[in-house]
Amino acid sequence: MIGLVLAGGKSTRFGRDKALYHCPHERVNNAELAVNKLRLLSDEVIVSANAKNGDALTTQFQAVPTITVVTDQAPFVQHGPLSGIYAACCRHPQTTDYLVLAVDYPRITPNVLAAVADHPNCFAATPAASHYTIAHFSVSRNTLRDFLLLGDFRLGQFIEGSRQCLPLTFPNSESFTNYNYLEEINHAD
Ligand SMILES: Nc1nc2c(ncn2[C@@H]2O[C@H](COP(=O)(O)OP(=O)(O)OP(=O)(O)O)[C@@H](O)[C@H]2O)c(=O)[nH]1
Repeated sequence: MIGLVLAGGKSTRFGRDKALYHCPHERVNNAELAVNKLRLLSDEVIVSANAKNGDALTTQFQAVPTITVVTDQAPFVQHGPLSGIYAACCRHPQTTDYLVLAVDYPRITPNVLAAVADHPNCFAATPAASHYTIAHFSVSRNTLRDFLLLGDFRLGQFIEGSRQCLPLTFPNSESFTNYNYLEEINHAD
């Protein structure tokens, strides 16, 4: 199982790069928070970055041989989280098992991730929402490419439909706070 950090995207609502952002009271940025949690569960971690933050993230993790930074691959650049998963698939074209975590869940707990890691073909959910960017499934590059070529870039559609992932439901908690706006972090701290 490879840990996969979704760290690209546009961060339009956040107003600055979410992966490089350093939450108050944390010692490292959001990308490293996610990497550190996945490293507890996986020997290899891929950070799926965008063209803008790729160099900074490569520099940040270059001393650790088990962490690789990739950027979105044509023709699926910046089409959403599935672009980030496709970039990882380009590095490992054969069917590969991924434990996926987005950088905008800086409060996710290692316990939640461990439970997701223990359940192949699942995504995290709470009574309030589905959290598709916290998920565990296998995919090959060609399978994902064929899905994306149909023009559907919805992660939920991909993992619930073609991957047949089921929700792994947790109680509502701060762990699942999805920070899309800078104000959400500042209000929480
Ligand atoms: N590599 C990669 N990651 C992405 C892409 N789009 C989103 N992500 C990541 O997927 C997670 C969920 O992203 P969203 O919040 O839906 O989108 P966003 O583009 O980051 O933010 P907005 O521009 O505000 O919608 C975040 O961790 C993003 O870093 C993409 O096109 N490529």
